[in-house]
Amino acid sequence: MTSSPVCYRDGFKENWRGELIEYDAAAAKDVAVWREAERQRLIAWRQGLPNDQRQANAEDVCAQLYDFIQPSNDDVISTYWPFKGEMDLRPFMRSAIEAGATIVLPVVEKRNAPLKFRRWMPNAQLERGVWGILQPVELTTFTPNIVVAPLVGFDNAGYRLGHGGGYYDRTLAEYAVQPQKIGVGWQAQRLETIHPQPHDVPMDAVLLSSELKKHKKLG
Ligand SMILES: Nc1nc2c(c(=O)[nH]1)N(C=O)[C@@H](CNc1ccc(C(=O)N[C@@H](CCC(=O)O)C(=O)O)cc1)CN2
Ligand SMILES: Nc1ncnc2c1ncn2[C@@H]1O[C@H](COP(=O)(O)OP(=O)(O)OP(=O)(O)O)[C@@H](O)[C@H]1O
Repeated sequence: MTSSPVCYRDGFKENWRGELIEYDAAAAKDVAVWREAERQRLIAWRQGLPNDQRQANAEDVCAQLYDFIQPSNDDVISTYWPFKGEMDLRPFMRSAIEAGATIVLPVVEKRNAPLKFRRWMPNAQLERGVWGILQPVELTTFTPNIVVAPLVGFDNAGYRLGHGGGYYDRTLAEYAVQPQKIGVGWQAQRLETIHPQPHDVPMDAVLLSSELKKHKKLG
């Protein structure tokens, strides 16, 4: 495996910043089991939302993203192509491009390796990658200065629960200069703690839609 944190001796491990911290391997195994159950629960909840509500919530978060980032020519912003009930950020992606920003999407070119980022434009040719997620065909890669990551869950310290591949953590751990990291999702995905592990890279901000915010049609 690449870029695996070094284990010096029992009870200690390097975190994503390269600092040596206390680590309990048995507790970490329990956390992994608990995370898997929480992922299933939270993804099922997200996928159970009515489509028009999910879309209204996504538009709300797109507007929050635009205000928060205020995209410009200098920005390379990683978003994502929606998968398993994630919010569709295309309204934000289009308006950010109109403001001069470059939009890129994460691509798994190699399993258990850092993500690569390829440019997206409204007319970009797309292909299906691993897990059937659409990705740009054009191979040129970019380094984002802003990463917008979809949340499966999150906690008050900004730690993120994702789909369980560890891809964002593995990618962010490689950057000497950290991009701005923004998680997006729903209030209902909040957890007391995700029991952060040495490899977990926290978000700088989390932008949320309240699941109570209904589409006009729903009243
Ligand atoms: N929209 C979107 N694109 C993304 C991500 C994402 O979270 N959302 N990723 C962010 O990481 C990467 C893909 N990561 C993924 C990680 C795990 C699974 C997944 O379904 N895993 C199976 C395990 C099976 C297997 O390993 O083949 C599962 O949990 O059932 C999917 C995507 C890159 N692109
Ligand atoms: N920097 C890293 N190097 C090696 N393995 C890593 C790294 N970061 C995470 N992993 C591994 O990836 C696995 C999944 O991690 P985690 O539960 O945090 O995934 P996630 O953040 O939910 O997934 P994703 O980022 O793909 O949405 C763990 O077994 C973890 O050890």
